[in-house]
Amino acid sequence: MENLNHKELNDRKGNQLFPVFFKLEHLKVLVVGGGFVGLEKASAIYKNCQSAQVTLVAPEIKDEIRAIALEYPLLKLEQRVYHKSDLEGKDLVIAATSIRDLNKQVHEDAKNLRVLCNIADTPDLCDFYLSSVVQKGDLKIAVSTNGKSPTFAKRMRELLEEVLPDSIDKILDNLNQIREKLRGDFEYKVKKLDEITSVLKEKDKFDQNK
Ligand SMILES: C[C@@]1(CC(=O)O)c2cc3[nH]c(cc4nc(cc5[nH]c(cc(n2)[C@H]1CCC(=O)O)[C@@](C)(CC(=O)O)[C@@H]5CCC(=O)O)C(CC(=O)O)=C4CCC(=O)O)c(CCC(=O)O)c3CC(=O)O
Ligand SMILES: NC(=O)C1=CN([C@@H]2O[C@H](COP(=O)(O)OP(=O)(O)OC[C@H]3O[C@@H](n4cnc5c(N)ncnc54)[C@H](O)[C@@H]3O)[C@@H](O)[C@H]2O)C=CC1
Repeated sequence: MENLNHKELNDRKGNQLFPVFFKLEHLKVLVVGGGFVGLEKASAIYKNCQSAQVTLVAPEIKDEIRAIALEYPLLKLEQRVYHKSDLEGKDLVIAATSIRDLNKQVHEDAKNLRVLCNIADTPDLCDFYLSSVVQKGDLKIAVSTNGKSPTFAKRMRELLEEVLPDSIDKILDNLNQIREKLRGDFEYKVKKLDEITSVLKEKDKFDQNK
């Protein structure tokens, strides 16, 4: 099989990203860079998971990042330059410095140690992208544009946040209770839950407030 890069793959086969939801409390994350983008990524992490274990390394660290670390002590700040040993024992790394060659170096070090990496200024070097996250109670929807337009992802998040009713979380609670109580084999449970939720196919009835 030919070794295609991500762009060639997308051009030939369409969007090839595989979405997953990480449990960051199980993983160790390194962020390199403490400027605007370091702040954006650290905020995104702590908005989603307050027990994420993150080390952020940078000679200059924005005050807003220090404020997050005060609120979430699992965010460890190291005010100094990056060294490849920072990657030891890490599962994920986000390189968000303003120095392209340094970000590239982080990518190379991460590949050697098999740490999954996000290189903020170079989509081609990313093993994963961050997404725009829509949240309504326990419902989480991650939006990506395949790197084409992060601004579109942000607008889509805002739109979905507005149109999805808050009552969705109640629906999830009710379905969870039913799911816990259902007795029978897997096939029976799938059939029952498909029946109960078939109303969700009619989008007008979706909003209980209507
Ligand atoms: C590939 C990716 C890699 C990654 O970072 O994971 C990436 C890459 C780049 N972003 C750039 C720019 C901007 N990024 C944002 C915002 C967000 N960027 C996010 C994700 C991603 N950005 C991944 C793809 C996601 C997808 O598939 O759609 C979001 C969704 C999630 C998050 O960061 O937490 C978050 C919105 C969160 C929200 O509000 O919901 C804004 C808008 C703003 O800040 O208001 C701008 C300026 C306007 C613009 O360019 O659109 C640049 C150029 C830098 C330069 O020009 O120097 C690159 C590099 C390049 O493209 O070469
Ligand atoms: N993926 C995304 O969502 C976006 C990516 N970008 C890209 O991200 C990059 C960073 O942008 P900003 O955060 O605005 O820059 P910035 O100038 O605000 O911050 C740069 C940070 O890198 C740190 N740094 C410098 N040398 C370092 C070293 N040796 N070790 C560790 N840290 C070091 C600095 O101390 C500072 O904290 C830019 O190259 C830009 O192209 C920009 C916008 C969005």
